Amino acid sequence: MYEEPILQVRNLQKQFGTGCIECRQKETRKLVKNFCKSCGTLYACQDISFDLYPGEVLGIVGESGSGKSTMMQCLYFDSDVSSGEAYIHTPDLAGKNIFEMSAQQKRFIRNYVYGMVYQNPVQGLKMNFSSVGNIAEKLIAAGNKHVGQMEATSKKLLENVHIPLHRMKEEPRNFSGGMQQRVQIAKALSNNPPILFLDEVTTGLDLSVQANVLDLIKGIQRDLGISMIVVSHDLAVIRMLADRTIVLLNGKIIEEGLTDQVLEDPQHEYTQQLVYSLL
Ligand SMILES: Nc1ncnc2c1ncn2[C@@H]1O[C@H](COP(=O)(O)OP(=O)(O)OP(=O)(O)O)[C@@H](O)[C@H]1O
Repeated sequence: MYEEPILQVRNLQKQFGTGCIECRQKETRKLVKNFCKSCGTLYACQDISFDLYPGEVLGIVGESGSGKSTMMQCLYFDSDVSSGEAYIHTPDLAGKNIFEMSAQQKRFIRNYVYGMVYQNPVQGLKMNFSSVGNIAEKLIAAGNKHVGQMEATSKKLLENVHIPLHRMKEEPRNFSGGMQQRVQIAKALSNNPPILFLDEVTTGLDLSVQANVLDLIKGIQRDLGISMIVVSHDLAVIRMLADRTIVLLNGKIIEEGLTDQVLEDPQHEYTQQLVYSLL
């Protein structure tokens, strides 16, 4: 169905703490969930490996604390990995482990390859800039210089996410949660990223607003064919958006497969609990 993966992640590990003799060797480490009682080190992500294909939506689901956001933060370079590799298969970047790249190369990836929508719009937006200014900031980072063109692009993006243009000069701090998320989505799309990360983007929104934001994301995916990684604790979000799904528990992948398959016929006991608790 798909060609080569656009993103390959191999053995991503993120630990908080230095580890000790009891837990440094992964083959023999004894943890309570993902926590070493001897030294207090927490293994938030353990040996996470997956491929993301062009145009695919990959869902990452798991309970609070399972390591979803940490994994996303590592891939987006908000946080350093403890170990592991990831490869982006574009002509400029192929063959190089992105975690070992220089700060300048990582900036290039953030500006040209990645888009990010955070759960909390405060992380993704400058609340003291106008909405149009927020988008211009990203366009400038991606090398745009022409003010007229940037304004036209920003307007189009805001229109696409249904922000009334008479409000485009307003600071997002005045907007509702759903509107803030829509401005974040417009900003994240402004550099035409081949890869978009969405971290719990509907959590905390009213149900009707959630439905609007999910429809918007679904439409964007259908129209633009961007590869997406969607992190959520909510199976309804995953069911609606994701082609394939990975289930995380205590920082480890415990199940993965086509979303329908994972949700209709869960194999792992934890996934079964997750799915059946909704019925
Ligand atoms: N900076 C940090 N220092 C220490 N521990 C951390 C840090 N950031 C995250 N953790 C721990 O790592 C684990 C994974 O957290 P993470 O936020 O990735 O989980 P999550 O699945 O995204 O959950 P949630 O949806 O509640 O954010 C948690 O136990 C969390 O307490």
